[in-house]
Amino acid sequence: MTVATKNVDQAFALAKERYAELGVDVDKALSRLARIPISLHCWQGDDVGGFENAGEELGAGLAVTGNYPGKARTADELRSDLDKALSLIPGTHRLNLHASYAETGGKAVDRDALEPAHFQGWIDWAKSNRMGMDFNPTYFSHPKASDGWTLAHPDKAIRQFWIDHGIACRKIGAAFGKALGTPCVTNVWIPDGMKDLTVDRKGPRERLAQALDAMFVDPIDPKLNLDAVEGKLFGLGSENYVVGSHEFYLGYALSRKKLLCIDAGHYHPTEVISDKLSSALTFLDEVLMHVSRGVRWDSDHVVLLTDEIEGIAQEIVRGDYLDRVHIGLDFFDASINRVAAWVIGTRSMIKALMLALLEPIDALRKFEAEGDYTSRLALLEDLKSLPSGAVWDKYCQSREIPVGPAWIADVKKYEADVLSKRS
Ligand SMILES: C[C@H](O)[C@H](O)[C@@H](O)C(=O)CO
Ligand SMILES: [Mn+2]
Repeated sequence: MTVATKNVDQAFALAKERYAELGVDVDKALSRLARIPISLHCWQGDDVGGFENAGEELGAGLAVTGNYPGKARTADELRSDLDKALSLIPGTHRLNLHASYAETGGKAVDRDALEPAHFQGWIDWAKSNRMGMDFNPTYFSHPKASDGWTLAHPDKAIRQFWIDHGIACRKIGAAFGKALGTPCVTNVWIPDGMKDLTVDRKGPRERLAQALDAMFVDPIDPKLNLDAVEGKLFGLGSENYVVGSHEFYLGYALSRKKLLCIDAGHYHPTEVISDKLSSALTFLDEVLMHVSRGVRWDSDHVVLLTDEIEGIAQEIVRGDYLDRVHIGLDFFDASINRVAAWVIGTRSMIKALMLALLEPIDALRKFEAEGDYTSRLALLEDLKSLPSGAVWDKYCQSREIPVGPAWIADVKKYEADVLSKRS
């Protein structure tokens, strides 16, 4: 299924002319696209398992469904799978790591005692790939989180343990930033909440605000580490009340000058996050996105080129927010080849950004300013059938990435040669 170079070049030349007729400079769009990093989440590769081997359940209202063979069992396997995925994705990207992926050399190191040295393997790998890294304290799959409560826990000692974990993780994030020369976004997500009718909604939120303040008390150079906080509407087992709700973290991020993490699956099913960016960024300096695809609920399906993914990319580009939005992925599907899941999701996100960069934005803005909503709607609809596929193929070809669906054969070969040998 390889595409002849000549055909890609010819189709691209014609496509460029079509876009130029609308005032779009395709080369400029592609050179901007090449500078947008997407943060690939490590947890797609092993169903959010991590390598602590403590035998803890995932918990925290998170659920990964499917039993496709070949999931990574070690950090080396996960890195090899990431290498394969990255070889099929155009551009230079980032890795988003969870604390539970520490490499402690078989020694039991509890989460409050983690250090940058436990992530040296990841730092070396990222450096050799010229990638930046992002980080997440892990507030689940741990005996001290077995009741689903962490930073807002009623028990002070448990709260302190998780505060200390957060402090350790910020230091690790700063070490990533220093080693890799690009700030690490360290994102805090906690599961704390209640299954059913909740009488005291205030107390846990006050405890959470205090715990976060204690965790963030030491300032860190923003060139090394940026703190983000991620809210949620509900989880399995926290259907009635989530302490860290959207409003809670919006207020927290605004008042403490933190990044707000906006996850596509964390709102009411009819609510879209594309509309939240311009509101949040009117007041906040930067946000982190967790791009996901919820199907009926926060199901974390693999990202596809849906209307909402296009909407998110359009808002980022139209609002000139590319330098203020950190784009991360957050999905986990164990029902398909996990490497393919990364490739499909990341390529879809990049494609959405490409389409947004190819918009004839000046013409669209002019129609809107003149009140000519008919032309605005007509042009937006017509753009859908422009030859963007030819531009995408050329982008992949120019980055020496398989063109079109040719990458699937690569993943199948990796599955036969590597994944299928894992028990
Ligand atoms: C594994 C991640 O921390 C997790 O997906 C979190 O970001 C989230 O979205 C929880 O629903
Ligand atoms: Mn998320």
